[in-house]
Amino acid sequence: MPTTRLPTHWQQSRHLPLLVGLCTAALAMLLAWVVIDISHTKARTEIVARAQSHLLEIRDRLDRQLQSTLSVPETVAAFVAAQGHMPPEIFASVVGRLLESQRNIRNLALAPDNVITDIYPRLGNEKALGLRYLDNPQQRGAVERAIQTRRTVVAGPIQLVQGGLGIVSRTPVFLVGVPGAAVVAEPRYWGIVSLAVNADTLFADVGLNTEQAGFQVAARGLDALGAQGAVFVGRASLFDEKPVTLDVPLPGGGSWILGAVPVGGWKAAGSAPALVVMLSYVFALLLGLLSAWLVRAHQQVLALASHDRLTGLPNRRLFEDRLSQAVLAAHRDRRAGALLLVDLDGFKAVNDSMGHGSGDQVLVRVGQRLAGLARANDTAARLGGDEFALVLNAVSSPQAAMEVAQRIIQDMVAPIGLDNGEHVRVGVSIGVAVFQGDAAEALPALIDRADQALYASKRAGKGQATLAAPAELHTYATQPMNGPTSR
Ligand SMILES: Nc1nc2c(ncn2[C@@H]2O[C@H](COP(=O)(O)OP(=O)(O)OP(=O)(O)O)[C@@H](O)[C@H]2O)c(=O)[nH]1
Repeated sequence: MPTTRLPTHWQQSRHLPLLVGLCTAALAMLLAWVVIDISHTKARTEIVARAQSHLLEIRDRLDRQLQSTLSVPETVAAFVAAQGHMPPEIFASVVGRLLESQRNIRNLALAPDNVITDIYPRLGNEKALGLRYLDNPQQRGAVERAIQTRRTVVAGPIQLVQGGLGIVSRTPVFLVGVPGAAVVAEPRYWGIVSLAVNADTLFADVGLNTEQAGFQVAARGLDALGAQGAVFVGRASLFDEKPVTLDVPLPGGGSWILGAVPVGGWKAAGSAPALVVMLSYVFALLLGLLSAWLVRAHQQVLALASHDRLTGLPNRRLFEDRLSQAVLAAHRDRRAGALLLVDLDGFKAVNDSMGHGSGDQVLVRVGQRLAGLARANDTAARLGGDEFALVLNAVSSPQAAMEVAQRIIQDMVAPIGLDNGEHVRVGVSIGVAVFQGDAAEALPALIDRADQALYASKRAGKGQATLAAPAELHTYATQPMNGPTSR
């Protein structure tokens, strides 16, 4: 009996290598896709974090710039609030001194009762003199908000009357009463101290209008309207490209929104190079091909272990396995099967006279004829040398098995054509042993019975079949047996 398990039908299936190859390639592709996706997500998270810190840096610089700039109108407003007015010569000298270290401030104006009466520097800003804020629809809102909240309000950037883009602040001045007076009166609104900052230089100073650190930046929220306000720095379309955003709260309420996207867009950012993606998928395909090839090679090794190399028929190992299965099936279904041992007559002479190669051709041809006589459930095998076997899975009677043996003998006598154009005739002797479903006979005993019958055929003059004596404790049925037979 075989010591190792024989390959199952499924293990020998021709579709198995294809299936294994496809599954391996699909799994490898899935794995490659997951790895690429994880690394892409990780890279994207890192880029988002870098964009956030880039925007935080800009906001910090912007905050510091605005605070330092807004300290100038606050100082002037405090002076006016305390003194009740600011004479032109004092205005010019104080503001001149304050603006020395403020390169981004374009001008500072005094607007008692919301009308500009004085501005520093005068040169280049004359056009602003006499401007009535409440009559100017662009500037009215911020002024009213400043009066209402009594706090500095930042607005813009706006197109300044005197030309250029400016961020403006409106600081309301309320007179707190006459210094030294015994009764503190209700603060009285005096007017506005107005500041215009050069937006372009301020944005350049804080790095808002340039591509930096691999990011494009834009800002929206004209007039401190946050997400509702128009874009005033950078590309307006940047806010449609899922930017990383940051709120910039402004003095007096409202905010600007900063947005950043990677230069080249999100799609390119953090994506694995196309070559890496392509190579991963090619590698997955190669892995699939390799696994298919390995399974096929394994199948071939298994086939070699169970099949005869010369004829391709099952070898003795597989024959014994099939025979034991046939015996079990007969036992289970309570029917009969038969073992036919077939041995060539005078084969040695073929070898001797025509050569070993011709002998091989004869063996191949005999194997083909025997396999041609076997039904789907039967097994034709080469046991070694010039000995073959046929396992009949189901026979209706011993006579039916003998009829099959006679047919083999008739088939085999037909001349066999060789490659060299010659023809040769060989005969066969056969030993037939029938196994019954209700017999308890071990496999070696069954084979031995068939062998004895074969030997009897040889002794009786060859070219014939002999039916073996029935197995011990066995009586052949006189009636055709039950079960699925067709012979
Ligand atoms: N060409 C070839 N010959 C083989 C092979 N295996 C065994 N043989 C030969 O087959 C012959 C079998 O011997 P026998 O069965 O005694 O020869 P035989 O002439 O058929 O004798 P009988 O069975 O009594 O008729 C031997 O000569 C072996 O050398 C093989 O694979 N190829």
